[in-house]
Amino acid sequence: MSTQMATGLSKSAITENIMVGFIGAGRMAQAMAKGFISSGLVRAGNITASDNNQQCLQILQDLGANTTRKNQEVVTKSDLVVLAVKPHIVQPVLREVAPIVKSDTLFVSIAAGVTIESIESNLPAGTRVVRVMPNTPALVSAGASVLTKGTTASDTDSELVKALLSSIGICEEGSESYLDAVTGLSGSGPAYAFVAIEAMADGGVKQGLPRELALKLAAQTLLGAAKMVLETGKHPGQLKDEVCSPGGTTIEAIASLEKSGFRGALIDAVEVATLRAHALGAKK
Ligand SMILES: NC(=O)C1=CN([C@@H]2O[C@H](COP(=O)(O)OP(=O)(O)OC[C@H]3O[C@@H](n4cnc5c(N)ncnc54)[C@H](O)[C@@H]3O)[C@@H](O)[C@H]2O)C=CC1
Ligand SMILES: O=C(O)[C@@H]1CCC=N1
Repeated sequence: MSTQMATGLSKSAITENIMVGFIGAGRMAQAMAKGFISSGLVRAGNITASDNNQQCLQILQDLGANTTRKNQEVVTKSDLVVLAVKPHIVQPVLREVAPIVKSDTLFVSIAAGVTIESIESNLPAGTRVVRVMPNTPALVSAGASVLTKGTTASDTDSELVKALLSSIGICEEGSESYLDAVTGLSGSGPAYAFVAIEAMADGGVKQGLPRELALKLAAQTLLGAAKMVLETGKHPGQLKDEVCSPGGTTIEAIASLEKSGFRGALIDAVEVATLRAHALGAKK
């Protein structure tokens, strides 16, 4: 994203004084708050988070944020409220805070599967909503998010949310119909990559490498391969071909992966996670 926003204001000018709230102070809220603060986009003192778990609140306090056990207090204090509770808690939380929602508060939901319609229908008519699917690499500023505007959210709202999410990785805007698949791909995807890293390291250990070295090599290999895809613009198939010497080691490994159904396993993983996101959204 360029340093100038579509509105003509710099990102920091848009976010400088914004009061950001988190309802739910778990893993994703912690990752997002840390990124917003460390990027300088949001002052720690301008963040308020609520949770019923003191350990989670302590982590936010350690970042310099304000904390409370009262969800309504977050809404009262914030211009932008991130709904960062589990999907089945979203509706009860919205019903709890709806009576005190001001007309100018923007709600941002990161809950898997929960539709814009179900969020808007539990808030006062006209409340602006943006739905986002982020992921945990936000914690190391390497997140991937997709956002969708609700029915009354403006371009300025989506630019604001995009600016915040761009401080913790990449952020794209897309149709709400994409979001369950985004959940199955990039929302859940870090877990698939962690399994791959762990398994590759196990392979190295099986062949006699020390565990620490094997893990470092496996993680750096996935990082490097991902960077090559993003930075060269080459098709991953071409990059794969460039590693496979005729009659060499890699093509042996690729043939083995194909026999094991590696591609199909990943395609199926994205599919079942997408279906699960859809099912979570259907549960009210
Ligand atoms: N963990 C991940 O990789 C991702 C999670 N998400 C979504 O983010 C949301 C949060 O997920 P996580 O941070 O992983 O969960 P988490 O379990 O770490 O955090 C949720 C927090 O909500 C708190 N909570 C429960 N009931 C509450 C209530 N009534 N009021 C206030 N706080 C309450 C819990 O104590 C917990 O700390 C979910 O909806 C999930 O679908 C989205 C993308 C990635
Ligand atoms: O597993 C889950 O339901 C959440 C949503 C995406 C990643 N974690």
